Amino acid sequence: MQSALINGKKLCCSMLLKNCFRPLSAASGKLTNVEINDKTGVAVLTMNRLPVNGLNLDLLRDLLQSIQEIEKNKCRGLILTSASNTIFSAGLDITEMYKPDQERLKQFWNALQDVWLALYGSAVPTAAAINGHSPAGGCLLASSCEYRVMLPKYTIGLNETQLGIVAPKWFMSTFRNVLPRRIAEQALVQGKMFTSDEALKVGLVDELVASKEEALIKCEKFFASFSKTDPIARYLTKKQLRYNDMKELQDEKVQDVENFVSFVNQPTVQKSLGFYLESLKKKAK
Ligand SMILES: CC/C=C\C/C=C\C/C=C\C/C=C/C(=O)SCCNC(=O)CCNC(=O)[C@H](O)C(C)(C)COP(=O)(O)OP(=O)(O)OC[C@H]1O[C@@H](n2cnc3c(N)ncnc32)[C@H](O)[C@@H]1OP(=O)(O)O
Repeated sequence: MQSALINGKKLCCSMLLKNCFRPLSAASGKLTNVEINDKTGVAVLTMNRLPVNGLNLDLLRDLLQSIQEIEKNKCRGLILTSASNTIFSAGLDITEMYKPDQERLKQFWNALQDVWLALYGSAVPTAAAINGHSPAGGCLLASSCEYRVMLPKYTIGLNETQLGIVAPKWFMSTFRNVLPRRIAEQALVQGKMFTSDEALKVGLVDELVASKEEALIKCEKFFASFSKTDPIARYLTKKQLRYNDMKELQDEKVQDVENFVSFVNQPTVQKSLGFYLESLKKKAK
């Protein structure tokens, strides 16, 4: 009965996908794609830097532009997802941090700050359809949204300590906004990657579903739950709750870039990043 119901909705969704989605052309950069469902007003923002949606400067710039366009268009919701079938996002593109060009390194971190401020503070309701692995920066993006739906058998978490790096304060605040403090602290110090089941159990994600289509439907349902809520009151409430986290970064944006640059340039950190990149490449062979 339940699967018949789900199938019914699936059919509905694929019909919607065919008939109601129009691209938001101004927001569709090379590495992201935005489609708006004309019936519901919900925008699907898809990261499309395959194979792993590594967050490099270009993807971050496209993401920011897309989020801003979705806000400008007063969409009813923003669903963040991936064009890959197995990876939501591999997090920050480590090649941006390894033996970096110093000017680009600053721009890179600045772009990440801006994407986080735009997504975490978005006036439009946000949800992530996590259709693949979501380590570190990928987890940051998903956790910045208000609701998360994940597919089974993937992993999600802030694994920075396992890489020999320290997650910045605002990564940690984002995590703490979702998880109970003690669980967040344990996971952060361990650099724990949660399986989909574990993530559901601790509340890092809100629902598990079998397919991306179902994930999109669940995210739409989350937005529909605001149908009787005043949108301005909704946004002001969210803004108040997230105000301190955002203000902390806004006040320290320049210092935060400097901290990042100085941290990344440390020989020990460069060594860790080099080894890690090498291990990823060896794994791929
Ligand atoms: C005091 C503090 C002050 C300031 C703070 C300072 C610093 C802190 C800075 C930042 C915080 C860091 C945040 C991050 O996001 S770091 C990135 C973390 N990401 C990961 O650990 C994920 C690594 N990748 C994987 O685990 C797997 O690739 C993945 C599960 C995502 C996919 O596996 P799959 O088997 O499908 O693909 P692969 O064969 O592994 O990869 C394909 C291809 O892509 C390359 N790759 C993968 N991930 C990355 C990445 N994050 N960056 C760059 N490149 C990546 C991989 O090497 C393969 O490349 P190739 O061999 O050339 O095909």
